[in-house]
Amino acid sequence: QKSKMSEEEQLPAGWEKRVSRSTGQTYYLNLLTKESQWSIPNKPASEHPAGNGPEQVQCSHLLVKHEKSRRPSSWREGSITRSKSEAVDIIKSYREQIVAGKSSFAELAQKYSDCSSAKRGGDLGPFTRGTMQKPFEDASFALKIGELSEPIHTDSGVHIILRTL
Ligand SMILES: O=C(O)CN(Cc1ccccc1)C(=O)c1nc(-c2ccccc2)[nH]c1C(=O)O
Repeated sequence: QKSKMSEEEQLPAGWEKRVSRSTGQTYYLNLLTKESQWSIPNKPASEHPAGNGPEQVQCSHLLVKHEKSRRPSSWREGSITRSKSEAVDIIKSYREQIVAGKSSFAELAQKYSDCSSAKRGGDLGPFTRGTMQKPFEDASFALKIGELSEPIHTDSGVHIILRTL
């Protein structure tokens, strides 16, 4: 029987231990997915097969396009002329605002992402390997749930990626 502390320390990302106000019973709440359960969540073996990582992830992203983007146009701007370095500065400022808790990821993605997913707060839904551009895929599968990437470059432009599941 592991000590309570060690079990608590090993909660998977996003999970918190709570006490039910009505029954005083301990339960577990995942702040990201809003799931709750009585039993202590442990890492499902399938999530971490020996070193292969998850089969599928769910991510949101914020895309800032630039003059060298494969399609330098978006719902926001008919013709995107900013330079790649300007795009990096812009996306870094968004990342800082999110990390500082000044804005939510979804709020900034909805307002500023040059991807059509902006309408869904940047949510791309679940995806497997082999469906996204390689740099985007590699960055997404390297993130832990709840983690926000550094700026990632693809042919589409510069992205920050939030892994949500
Ligand atoms: O790269 C291109 O030639 C054009 N694209 C690809 C595209 C265009 C429309 C919808 C989805 C993907 C984009 O520039 C693009 N890439 C993305 C993208 C890239 C990585 C992950 C998710 C979306 N979104 C967009 C978009 O306009 O909305």
